[in-house]
Amino acid sequence: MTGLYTADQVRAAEAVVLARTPEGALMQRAATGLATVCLRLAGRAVGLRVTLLVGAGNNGGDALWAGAILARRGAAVTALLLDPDRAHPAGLAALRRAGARVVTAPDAAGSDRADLVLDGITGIGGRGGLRPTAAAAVADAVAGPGLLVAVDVPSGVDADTGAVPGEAFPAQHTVTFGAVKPGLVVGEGRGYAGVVHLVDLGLELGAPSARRFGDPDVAARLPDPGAGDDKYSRGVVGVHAGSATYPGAAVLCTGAALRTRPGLVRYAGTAAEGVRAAWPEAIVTDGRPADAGRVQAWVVGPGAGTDDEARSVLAEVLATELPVLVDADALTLLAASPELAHDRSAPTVLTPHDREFTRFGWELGGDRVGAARSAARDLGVTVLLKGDATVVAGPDGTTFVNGTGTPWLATAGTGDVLSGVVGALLATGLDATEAAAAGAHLHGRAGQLAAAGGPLIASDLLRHLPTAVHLTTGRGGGLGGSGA
Ligand SMILES: NC(=O)C1=CN([C@@H]2O[C@H](COP(=O)(O)OP(=O)(O)OC[C@H]3O[C@@H](n4cnc5c(N)ncnc54)[C@H](OP(=O)(O)O)[C@@H]3O)[C@@H](O)[C@H]2O)[C@@H](O)CC1
Ligand SMILES: [K+]
Repeated sequence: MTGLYTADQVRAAEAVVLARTPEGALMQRAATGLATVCLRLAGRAVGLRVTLLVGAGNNGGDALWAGAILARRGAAVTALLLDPDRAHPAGLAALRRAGARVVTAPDAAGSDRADLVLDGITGIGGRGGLRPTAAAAVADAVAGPGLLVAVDVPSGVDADTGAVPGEAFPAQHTVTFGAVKPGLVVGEGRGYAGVVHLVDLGLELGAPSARRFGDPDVAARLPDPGAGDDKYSRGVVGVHAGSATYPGAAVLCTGAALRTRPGLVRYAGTAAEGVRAAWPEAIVTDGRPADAGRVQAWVVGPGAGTDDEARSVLAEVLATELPVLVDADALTLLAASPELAHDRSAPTVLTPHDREFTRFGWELGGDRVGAARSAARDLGVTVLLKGDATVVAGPDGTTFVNGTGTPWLATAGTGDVLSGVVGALLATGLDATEAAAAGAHLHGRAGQLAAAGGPLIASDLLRHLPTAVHLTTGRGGGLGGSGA
């Protein structure tokens, strides 16, 4: 599990260490870690051409100290001071002692021939987009040949939210200190951070602001069946999806639920014929949910339409005392009648994409974590906000940011698969917010596996789900993560 910590949380933890360590020691730890990652990425020090973009704060200090280490190892380092009178004094002195060049004119920065560019413009103290001089220096770096490495946070990215309000440094790697900040892994910021490397500063951090599951965390929530298990103890999930004319969503959703290995999947709806043909393992009725038999959780909505019948089915399942996942067409219906989700005794999980989310009247700006959290609180539900990094927020504020997936998942039918996966996990009795986060993780892993063979279609995810489950539970070998 990776904890995600806001700038304030990191500052508070840093203050404790700063008070009991010699002056500059914490920055030395950060800079040493930064230089170590740079050397690993570059593969050599001697003759390495390094440009430092140095701002006025401690982020610039980190870059200067790391530049000094690289220069002492034989790198040709040039530091561009963007605010020369305010550059970190001790870091600047160390850099000069190591024999590096220090310049103040942007065209002398050497970005056009650098092997490595370090962005030390702003870290957790940055506000808003890059100012014009910094933005011009970044544009030169982007146009040049060097590997782009951000110090702590890509400048111009909001460390807490991932919002990018203006120009920002598009890093290929980010070396972050003490803790991973949410802005590196969610929203637009995720696209600017590249691969995230965490340098441990020995901070004592409390409860994180948000969490990211790793494979072992999901494994712990997916126990293998034991000798005493039967299909009911392993969870029975009900699916209401699709239609006679469009059975696809029903087939995908039911298949995904089956592949997430609950005890049983029951289907109720007008796509019964298609589901029966595709999945003989499912128990199928063309009636209403009440005709389906006993289940432990419902998935309702994918491809099910928005007519009066669909609305009445939604009201029926929300009136039960079972966990319910509301997706797609059912989200459109619920947005028009949110009172249907009020006062439920069992958990409700909504899985909107951006347009479905805003249909509820919830605002969606650059802060996707904040938006999902306030929506979850507003309606007393778990919200799984789909995206490049899916965010899951529970009604109590518990928040997860997903770390698996591939852009290839942005294709028709993948949402129906996600609903089936999460529904199956809900039926096992897992906490609803954890079920949503674990489902997003598995769905993303299946997507990564499917995309390894080229562009994917939603059905490919069904084939790869068992492997994703096995990878996650450690029974199928490892799958490389990306960075932290
Ligand atoms: N505490 C420690 O010992 C340790 C701290 N550590 C490091 O310190 C970093 C935090 O340092 P920090 O607090 O000094 O803030 P920082 O991120 O450098 O930015 C503030 C400066 O940027 C400027 N500025 C703001 N917005 C801007 C913009 N859009 N475009 C351009 N400039 C902008 C702002 O200018 P001003 O608004 O004052 O004019 C101010 O001068 C942290 O991320 C980590 O790297 C590690 O070494 C571990 C030990
Ligand atoms: K930076």
